[in-house]
Amino acid sequence: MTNLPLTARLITLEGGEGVGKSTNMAFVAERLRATGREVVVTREPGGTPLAEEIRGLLLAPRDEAVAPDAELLLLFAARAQHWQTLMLPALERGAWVLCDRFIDATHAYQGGGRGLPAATIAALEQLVLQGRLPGLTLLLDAPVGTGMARAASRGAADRFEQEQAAFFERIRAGYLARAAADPARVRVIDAVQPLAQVQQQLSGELAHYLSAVAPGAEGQA
Ligand SMILES: Nc1ncnc2c1ncn2[C@@H]1O[C@H](COP(=O)(O)OP(=O)(O)OP(=O)(O)O)[C@@H](O)[C@H]1O
Ligand SMILES: Cc1cn([C@H]2C[C@H](O)[C@@H](COP(=O)(O)O)O2)c(=O)[nH]c1=O
Repeated sequence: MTNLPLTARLITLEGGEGVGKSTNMAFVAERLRATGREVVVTREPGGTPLAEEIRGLLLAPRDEAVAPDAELLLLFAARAQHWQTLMLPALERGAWVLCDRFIDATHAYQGGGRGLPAATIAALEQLVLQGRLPGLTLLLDAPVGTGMARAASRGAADRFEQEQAAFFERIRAGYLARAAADPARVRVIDAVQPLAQVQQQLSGELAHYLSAVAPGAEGQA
């Protein structure tokens, strides 16, 4: 296991608004911990005090229109801090990192949703992450209406949640395009299913991944 590439121990949960990422983070973390691994649970934007401050700036509804490039740079500023001070040190000491949203969210939201050029995102991705990708990305997928209805039950909408349905349709298409381009890494989970079935599918994907990257050490995941 010590010979694993650094980001083989990085697992991300992705998906549109309200698909169940937060609900399933604890479940996936528990499955990983049950195999005896150290697991660091974190999120983007955020994960460190500075990055959480930037998250606050990004999510706060405001009268001033936010330029898509400003949004993108704030996201990558938060990511640089998160990556260099929390994620990379954890991966380097051998911990597993489970992150609620990461680089695929930027391609889906700022690329698909905002229409920013893929080359712009790729340049920042190279600068901040040196092209590193998670070993496994669990993409919770549901029709936009399903996710928005679930998210609405939680209360006040943040700046992203205030967008129109067409924005979220582009995000969903962006995520599914990422999965189609890299199906071994980005595993699509049908998030419309009842929670028990979603979690059964998550367990299966996790066990399959662990048996592939660390044969014999997959434990009960
Ligand atoms: N499979 C499911 N079936 C029914 N309801 C669900 C399911 N998964 C999650 N929920 C409910 O949907 C709501 C949104 O879930 P959650 O907050 O986990 O989504 P999220 O993807 O983290 O949302 P966001 O991206 O907006 O933060 C919660 O009330 C949760 O209990
Ligand atoms: C990492 C990342 C996030 N976003 C957006 C997506 C969500 O609307 C918010 C985060 O809030 P949540 O509670 O996790 O849903 O930020 C984004 O637009 N681009 C990104 O790279």
